[in-house]
Amino acid sequence: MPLKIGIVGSERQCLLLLDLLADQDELGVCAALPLPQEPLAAKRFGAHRALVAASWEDFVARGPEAVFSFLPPSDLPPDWPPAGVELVSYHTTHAVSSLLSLLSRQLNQCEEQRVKYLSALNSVTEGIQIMNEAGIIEYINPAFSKITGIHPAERIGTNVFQVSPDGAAARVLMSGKAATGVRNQAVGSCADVISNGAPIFMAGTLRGAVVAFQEVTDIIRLSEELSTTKELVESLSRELGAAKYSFADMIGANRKLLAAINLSKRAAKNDSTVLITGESGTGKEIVANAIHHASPRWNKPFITVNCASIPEALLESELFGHEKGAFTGAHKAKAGKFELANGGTIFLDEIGDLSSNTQAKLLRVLQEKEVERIGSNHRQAVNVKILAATNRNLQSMVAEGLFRQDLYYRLQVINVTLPPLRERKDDIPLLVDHFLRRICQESGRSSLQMAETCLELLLAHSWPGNVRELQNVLTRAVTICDGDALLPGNFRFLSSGAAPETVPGEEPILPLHEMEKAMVVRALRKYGWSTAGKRSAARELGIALGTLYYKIKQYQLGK
Ligand SMILES: Nc1ncnc2c1ncn2[C@@H]1O[C@H](COP(=O)(O)OP(=O)(O)OP(=O)(O)O)[C@@H](O)[C@H]1O
Repeated sequence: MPLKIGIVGSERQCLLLLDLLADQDELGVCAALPLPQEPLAAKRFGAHRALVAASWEDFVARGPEAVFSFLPPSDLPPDWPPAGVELVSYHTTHAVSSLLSLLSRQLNQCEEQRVKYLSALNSVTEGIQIMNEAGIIEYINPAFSKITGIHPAERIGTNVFQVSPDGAAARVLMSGKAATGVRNQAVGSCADVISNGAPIFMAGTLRGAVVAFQEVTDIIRLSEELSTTKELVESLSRELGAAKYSFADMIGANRKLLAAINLSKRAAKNDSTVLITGESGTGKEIVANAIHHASPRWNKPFITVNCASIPEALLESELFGHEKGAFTGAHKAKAGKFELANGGTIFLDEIGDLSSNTQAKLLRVLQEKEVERIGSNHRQAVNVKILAATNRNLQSMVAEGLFRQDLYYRLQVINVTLPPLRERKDDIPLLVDHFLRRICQESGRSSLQMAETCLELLLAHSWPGNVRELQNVLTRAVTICDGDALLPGNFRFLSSGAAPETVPGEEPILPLHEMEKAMVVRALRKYGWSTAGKRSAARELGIALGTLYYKIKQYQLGK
């Protein structure tokens, strides 16, 4: 790019210098201001006529970077030279040499900067390529060749629209806008990469693009390793960890609830088996945790097994363990949950979902206090306190022949029954207060008041989903609320009788990040959490895989 020169002087001086500079490639005259101004004089500039500025303002507007002035400083406007414009000299004899020395100073500075930028680009681990506005690749850094295996000689001079038509560079050049998280494979390379590209503008004109990328396999591998490790840590801490809740977490002062809590506290003091019953969402899991927490076994394992979520074929091995080679796929011996819980407590949630075969095996463990791994003929004594929970009516299941009577009697040595919320509505104000404080704290908003009329609405509702439903309703209302107090309007979905998730007709407006999170969850549910699943999910969401990994992390999503 030649240096843009402006000339100010008499008509003759301007013409002289214009002719002198005509064949200087490094200096391009962008404006000449002949003074004094004579409108007709401009005609005499012939081929240079377009360069003649009509006024000082017009002269400055043409953007000279250096001004060669023949006028004494006293003849220049008071605010001259304007910021960023270099004023050169007014002695004709020194004109060209002054300009050339200015130019060489600038070239030296440019060269110094070029060397600095180049060494930075050469040392980064991201692949980088720079191309001009037509897509011709002008530079690639060593990391580019390392990742793609493409030598600079094969790449420089080629056109990005041909070698990588779907890549970030092509998008940037076509749109003139930055492109982030673009995933593709460069032609001639099997490297799968995620790129970010940015346009290069000079004086408002698109002059090219720069793209930086990383290899996807690295990012995915790291992210998958991380999520596997996280899952492992979570499952180990679930298996070996302490109870999550204590009785202090059980909010309520209702008479029936307090009776259930007192019975649970007594049951915690000895080793008897406890059956916890109650509708879904009444707090059975809290009570099971709290019993272990208050028991002499509190510092021993608390193992939870959800009997409904483990496929029947796996449940027996999950509960009792197996020896190596006991069945196809049993490559290693594995301890069962009873063995893992030895000395502590096992919590069999959703026990009403056990098959009759597993019921029989469980009964034997309860009777004999021994377990036998599948494929072994060795019995091992276990010392485990057993807690079981269900929202099904075990008594009528027994009557229908769906649940073994002998197992039922063994389980319900102590039967703690949690009342449904509709039978303890007097606890609603306490629960509301507790959940509102927690929801506001977790969502980082200042505490919210609730209008008295809202409480009336909540008391009138029948709460088929119990405390869990109340918690969800409050979360939803807080999300919708944009003032500093909850109003009846924030609970409109409740009076419609619809579940909080589905309000037909008028869908409440959700904050965008909530909407986005919901879509990401839906896509992952649809396609699954495998790498291929995530790839399809990302495709349907219209985002790059890398962006999907970022969203999963951002919203702390897990399987
Ligand atoms: N009394 C309570 N105080 C505070 N929170 C409660 C109470 N009862 C239930 N909850 C909350 O309600 C939700 C559901 O509770 P929990 O999982 O213990 O119910 P559950 O009876 O085990 O349900 P399910 O039968 O569906 O497994 C949890 O978030 C829990 O923290």
